[in-house]
Amino acid sequence: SASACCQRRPASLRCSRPRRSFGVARALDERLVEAAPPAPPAETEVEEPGVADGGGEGEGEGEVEEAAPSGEEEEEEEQPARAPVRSRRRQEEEEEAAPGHDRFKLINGKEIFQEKAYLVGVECKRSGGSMFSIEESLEELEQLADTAGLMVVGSTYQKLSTPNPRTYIGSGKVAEIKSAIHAHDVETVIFDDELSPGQLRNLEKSFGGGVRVCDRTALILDIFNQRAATHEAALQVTLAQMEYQLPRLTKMWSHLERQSGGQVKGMGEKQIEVDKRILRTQISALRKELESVRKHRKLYRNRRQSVPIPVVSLVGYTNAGKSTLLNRLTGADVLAEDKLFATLDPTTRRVLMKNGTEFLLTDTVGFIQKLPTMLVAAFRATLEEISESSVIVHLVDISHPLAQQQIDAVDKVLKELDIESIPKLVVWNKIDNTDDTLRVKEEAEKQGIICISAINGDGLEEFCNAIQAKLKDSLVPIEAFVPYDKGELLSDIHKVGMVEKTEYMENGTFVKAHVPLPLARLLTPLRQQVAAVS
Ligand SMILES: Nc1nc2c(ncn2[C@@H]2O[C@H](COP(=O)(O)OP(=O)(O)OP(=O)(O)O)[C@@H](O)[C@H]2O)c(=O)[nH]1
Ligand SMILES: [Mg+2]
Repeated sequence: SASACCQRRPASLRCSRPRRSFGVARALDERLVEAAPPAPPAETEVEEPGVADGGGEGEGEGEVEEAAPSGEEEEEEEQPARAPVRSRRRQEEEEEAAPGHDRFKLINGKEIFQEKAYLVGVECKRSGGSMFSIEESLEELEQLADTAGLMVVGSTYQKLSTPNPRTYIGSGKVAEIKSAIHAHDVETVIFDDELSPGQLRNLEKSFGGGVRVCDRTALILDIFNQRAATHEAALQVTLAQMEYQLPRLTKMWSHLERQSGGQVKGMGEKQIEVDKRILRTQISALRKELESVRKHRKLYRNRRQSVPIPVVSLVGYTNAGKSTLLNRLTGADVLAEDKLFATLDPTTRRVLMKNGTEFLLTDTVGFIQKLPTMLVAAFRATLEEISESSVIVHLVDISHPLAQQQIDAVDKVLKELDIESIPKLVVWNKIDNTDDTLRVKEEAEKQGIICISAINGDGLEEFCNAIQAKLKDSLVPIEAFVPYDKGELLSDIHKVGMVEKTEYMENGTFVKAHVPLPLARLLTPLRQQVAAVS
């Protein structure tokens, strides 16, 4: 049932401890070091029977959730204890002197040490819900790993009727992976589905040798963390990471051990509790900070809305070309690249159409299949922008072999966001990249879909016209009399509405137009004037 689907990069390097340890745990470890008291709490110095012995070995023992009867313990051949902290440090120093040059990669302008990763997926017969095949899903996971700066050295999957509650995969598979990762000097094993805290710990113990285990969620969080550009995005990601980490805390105590020279005994369960408390305090502080940032942004948005330009939101699967399209239409300088999750922050720009009317175009974070609900929730506030827009453009990379599955995944998230009442426009992008362009265009025409190429500008005029037509659906017809000293209102009407008739009179201008509802409300007194005259 096994298959190695991306066994392409040979493990050519000696085993070495990574300088940059991957993942959520690292970021949080650093944060906890900052927040932790300079010396460990007194009670942890006391030797406690049961947890004290061996220091490092008792980690997280009391935390394993899926308590299995001890007879069923799988890891009888427990790995030798990890190298003590001090010798690990020495090892790192040695690495410093002879770094594996070919494993450093430039990502976002930073040089990152590429950890070796091994991917694991499970195809569940029961959950026939997934639209992606296991191979396709693993391929996407590899792309995610690549985006995060990891070096994928191999992958495998297993077909199961139900996942194993203790280790997610079966014990035979665990053994198989264990030998593969030790042969390749793998540092991180990434599972394609969300693992329970207990599964994560059991797997790390089974693999041994300091191998880190994480899941798709942690990987996505890591990418988000690398890419968060604004303060708000950074706060959101940090909060999501902490919430993800809280139930999974196992070996955070190691930072205290380091600080005290590696000799503190009795660090076990108790220290985890201390760390959890620190983390909880930080989570609530973060929530407050985020709340105030959001309030500020909302104010800003309200101010923007006082110029009632309609907002068009761009949504779509990650890498569909949303930022490229925004750049093309507006000359904005939004990072667009062939990486997943290039954009995390909503960027809004003004688009001026040929006929002089305008709309605001908002670029948003891309969607992905198996997007953890927790992450959708974390970005909900950002996605509020979508729920307040007049039109939603669903941009599709039609040249992608899994375009239909990506469409379905996006529709699923859109459904969760409860925005189905907003008019939607489906647009097929990257038409230049399709094999049978003519046939694709024919198909699109049948379905009333617009084809564009954000790269070469094909179809953009048609795109703007379609947006205009959609926007018109949301406009209300008005007749108003605008006095000459309120000239700016008249230009607002021209900007955001569709003017059918203007008549210049002695004291002002009579206008017949379709305008967005907010502007129609603003014009109420002037509309009443017309009604009174006629
Ligand atoms: N051939 C072709 N490539 C395109 C087109 N539009 C975008 N691309 C490429 O697709 C890749 C992704 O584009 P982005 O604009 O970053 O995609 P995005 O939807 O913003 O992605 P996220 O921010 O990750 O959600 C880039 O390498 C673009 O150059 C197109 O019309 N044709
Ligand atoms: Mg983008």
